[in-house]
Amino acid sequence: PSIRKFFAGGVCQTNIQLPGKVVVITGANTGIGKETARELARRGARVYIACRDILKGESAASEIRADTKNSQVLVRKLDLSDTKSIRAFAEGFLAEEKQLHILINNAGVMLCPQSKTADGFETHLGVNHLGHFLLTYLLLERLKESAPARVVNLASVAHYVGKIRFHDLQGEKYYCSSFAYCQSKLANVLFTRELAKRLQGTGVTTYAVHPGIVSSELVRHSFLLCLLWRLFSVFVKSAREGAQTSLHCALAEGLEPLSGKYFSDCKRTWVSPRARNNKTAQRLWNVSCELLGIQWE
Ligand SMILES: NC(=O)c1ccc[n+]([C@@H]2O[C@H](COP(=O)([O-])OP(=O)(O)OC[C@H]3O[C@@H](n4cnc5c(N)ncnc54)[C@H](O)[C@@H]3O)[C@@H](O)[C@H]2O)c1
Repeated sequence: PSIRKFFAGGVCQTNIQLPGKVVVITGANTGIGKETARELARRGARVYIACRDILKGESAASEIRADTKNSQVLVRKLDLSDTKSIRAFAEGFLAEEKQLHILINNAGVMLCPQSKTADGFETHLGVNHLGHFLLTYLLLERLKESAPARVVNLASVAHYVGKIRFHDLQGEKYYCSSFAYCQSKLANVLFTRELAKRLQGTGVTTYAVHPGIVSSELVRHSFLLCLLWRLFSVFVKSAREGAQTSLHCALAEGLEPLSGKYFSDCKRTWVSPRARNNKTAQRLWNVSCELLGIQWE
């Protein structure tokens, strides 16, 4: 048990309650997102579970409603691999909610076989980075109107080995699923860095998170990782433990001066030199806008 405790990592310490606050979490029907949604619902927020599969979302939502006695856990359709679906989600949300205090860009795919999103983007880049980039862009005015507000982006320790391959961003010349995942997670850290700069003075702050090595469905595409996760289960966090750093970044008081930074085990943590490169962050921002056909100054 003491070894388990050691690897469980930090715990979100704040007791802050969230009545009247509105939260959107992507991919919250399973894993870290579901446990993050459960804790935010327990604290009284209205929580939107934004997910691909409404049935799975409803099953998670009814479990959370029963567990937390909070009836305000709602499910809406969002497929991050299709910009039409992202736009439809944002349109519906903006029509029904006048406020948004916390956006948690949590959904993700890892090590999936080479494939493309509906818009022709490589899947890791399209879902993990571009999908959340567009979603944040579409919801930003509502976040600003609701300030103080926060955007939490689930990145990963995998960003340390990631590289933004501008000459082959979509892996068309050479595809390797690990490179593609690591690139997308580095993109999450760079996006957070650049977004924080652009949000200065708006009351909206943003944070990148490594949740730890967490038992979840993320490794489903890799037999080897499934096996390793099982063999070394003592070192692997539960989804509840994995949700703590997201919760810390969404809730902890006084975090605003650390907007744009990267957190692990509920503490600010150093990022790789590539993740500190402002030129790369700006270039990625411009390329993302170009690919998505948006103007985000
Ligand atoms: N599990 C880990 O060890 C670990 C480590 C580092 C970072 N992370 C990050 O944490 C986040 C959550 O992962 P998890 O471990 O809970 O995995 P998970 O697979 O349990 O959850 C990911 C969620 O994303 C959703 N999703 C996938 N594609 C989607 C799409 N196109 N549209 C909408 N939703 C989509 C899935 O349905 C699922 O609900 C991910 O961003 C992941 O990269 C996880």
